[in-house]
Amino acid sequence: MRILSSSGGILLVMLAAALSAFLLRALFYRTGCIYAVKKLWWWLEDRFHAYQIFKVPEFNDRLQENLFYRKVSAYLHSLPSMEDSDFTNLLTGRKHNDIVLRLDPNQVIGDTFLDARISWFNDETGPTRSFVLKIRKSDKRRILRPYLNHIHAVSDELDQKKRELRLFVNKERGGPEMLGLGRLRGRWRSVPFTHPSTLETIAMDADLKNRVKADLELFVKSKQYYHRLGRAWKRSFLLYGPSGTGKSSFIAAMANFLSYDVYEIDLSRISDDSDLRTLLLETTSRSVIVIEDLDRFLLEKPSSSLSLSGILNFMDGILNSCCADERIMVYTMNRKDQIDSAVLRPGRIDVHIHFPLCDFSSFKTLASSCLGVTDHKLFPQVEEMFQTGARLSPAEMEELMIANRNSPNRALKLVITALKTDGGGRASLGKVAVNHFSHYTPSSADSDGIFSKDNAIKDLKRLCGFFRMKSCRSSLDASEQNVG
Ligand SMILES: Nc1ncnc2c1ncn2[C@@H]1O[C@H](COP(=O)(O)OP(=O)(O)OP(=O)(O)O)[C@@H](O)[C@H]1O
Ligand SMILES: [Mg+2]
Repeated sequence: MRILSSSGGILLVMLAAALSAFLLRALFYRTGCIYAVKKLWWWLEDRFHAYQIFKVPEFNDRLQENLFYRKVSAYLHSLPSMEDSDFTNLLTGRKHNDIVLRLDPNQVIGDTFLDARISWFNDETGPTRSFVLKIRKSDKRRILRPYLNHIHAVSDELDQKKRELRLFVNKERGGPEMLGLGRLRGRWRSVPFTHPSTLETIAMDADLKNRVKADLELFVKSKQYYHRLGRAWKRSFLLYGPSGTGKSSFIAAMANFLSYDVYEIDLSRISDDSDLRTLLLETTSRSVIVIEDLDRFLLEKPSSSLSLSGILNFMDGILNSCCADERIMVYTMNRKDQIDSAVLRPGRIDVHIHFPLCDFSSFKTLASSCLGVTDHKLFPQVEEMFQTGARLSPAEMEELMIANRNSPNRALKLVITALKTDGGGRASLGKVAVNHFSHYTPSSADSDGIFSKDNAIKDLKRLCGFFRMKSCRSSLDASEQNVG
């Protein structure tokens, strides 16, 4: 009896202890006491370590700017710990609605790298400003060099994102733009690239979009992989589908996603093969090189002396070591079935993306972005129209919605009418295209990436094959990064 009552007592005490520990923890977290305790612990820990200090002054002793200071500044201002710090300044950025965080003079900011704690001090007391890096002596040998490389890489990436993108178009070789000063400025003229299209604003199958995104991200990280294979670090995309389905918008979205400049080649302004080669040599790395409507050029064979082999060499990108740097090549076509299989083989085209006419799912995406409507009583009627095979291009659909954006009801009624009239005819066109692609027998070389939503099972199998290859490549890249 006594044993029972004493074990009941112990249980009660344990329960009370657990409850009070829980309450104390909740109290600590709510009041920030836990943070104060952590800070005290770090302070105590700091007393037992020897540190090494590195100073990064803004100017050297000859008053020349120290570029590393700027890199460190960009890096520190991008750290998540800036947002978490006890105190920091909020300032307007370059764009009027941008708010940026700025370090205060003499502010300390923490960072972690390879499990080591690092601190930076924004020293503005002397005649020139400096950042002061403090790391434990025991960590120095292990992390200093990789940490400095890491700062370089992150700040370069931030610079690339901040940079104003440009759209380049080619001038005609003997044309008036090549006279006088124009000649010195080379074969390209450029304007700021401000196309607002992003991968988010493009209506396409979500899964397909994510795969393209992952493919681009993988490409950007694969420098060593391509170099090891001895291949030019480039990736080629073919965007094909009827007019107004978003191919050009998608190119802009890719460029915005990657923060790459766009070089658009107008083949009608190219005089011969060597002219095309010169143009390629004058492009810079980190760019998207675009040839629109390549099918039209290949099928119509215009009078210029640009040959098929000149185009194939251009697509291979092996013309010069200039192309060892990251370049995305994009070609657009309305149809690819009559195109020479040599043009479409992997290496020349790595990824095929089909842009179909609107289906019910992309209609809903457009209705949501253009009309702000995610559901509506007319949706079932629209869906029914799609089920009968009626189709419109996203461009046509979007035009009706934008023109009637103040009245979603009217916009949807007009969409239904258009599907009944134009869309019926388009349906048969669309079907021809789909059937055609499903009957298209690719060469064995065409088995790399074919990103398409409604192709036949054969295409799906090739797609699976591509992604098997891709996952194999990603694991290769991952292991390469671990090694590097
Ligand atoms: N999938 C889509 N998602 C969002 N908007 C689209 C889509 N397709 C077309 N649009 C809209 O339609 C307009 C025309 O599209 P775009 O020029 O990209 O089509 P395209 O396929 O390049 O046509 P073309 O073959 O005639 O050059 C764009 O302004 C864009 O806003
Ligand atoms: Mg286009």
